[in-house]
Amino acid sequence: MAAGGNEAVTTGAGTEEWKKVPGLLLLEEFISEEEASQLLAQLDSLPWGGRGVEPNPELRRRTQQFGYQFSFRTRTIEKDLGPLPPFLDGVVQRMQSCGIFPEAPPDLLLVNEYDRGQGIMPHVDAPSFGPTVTSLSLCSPCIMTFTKVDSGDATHVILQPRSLLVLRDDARYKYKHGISKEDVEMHNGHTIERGRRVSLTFRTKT
Ligand SMILES: O=C(O)CCC(=O)C(=O)O
Ligand SMILES: [Fe+2]
Repeated sequence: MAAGGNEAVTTGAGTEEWKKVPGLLLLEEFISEEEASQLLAQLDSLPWGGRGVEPNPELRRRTQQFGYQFSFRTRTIEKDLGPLPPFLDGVVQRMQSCGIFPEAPPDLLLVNEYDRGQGIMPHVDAPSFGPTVTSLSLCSPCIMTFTKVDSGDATHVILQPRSLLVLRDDARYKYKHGISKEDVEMHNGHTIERGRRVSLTFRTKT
């Protein structure tokens, strides 16, 4: 499977940490291995931006954007890119049928690619996005750290490939989330060997 031999970390202590963050939900195995490989193949057949390539040449990681174009420089939505492409219908419909986007279906997708040694700085998602944010993980597992903005309390959550993370309420607005640049991470006795990770972050435009 795409995880690269890290299946062992799906069980045991430390996999329920997400329950400590109000408004956070982690749905393991949200998509099948076949759906994950199809999604990845589809994304890899499309052009990536970032690392000197428009629309986000300043980014060190590669990205793809669908629905609307978000500027990482101004942290605003800049351009309408049209509806989400049909290859995302299955995932969007499953999220809808699970009641994950009660307001409106997601109309924005940001695909992030993290190579080994790449992460994302702790941040709260921009206010130009709606109250629900989801992130579907592919390939390598990683640890996402949630840090409460007012107290600095940190919670470490293992994101396995094929899991769907849902941020709402406090998790969306009162916690920063970030991913370290470590090649190998230790968490509650688990060793997480980081490799290429691709994530699909679905959001709505406010
Ligand atoms: O890679 C992820 O799962 C999250 C990405 C993220 O936080 C963002 O793009 O705002
Ligand atoms: Fe984010």
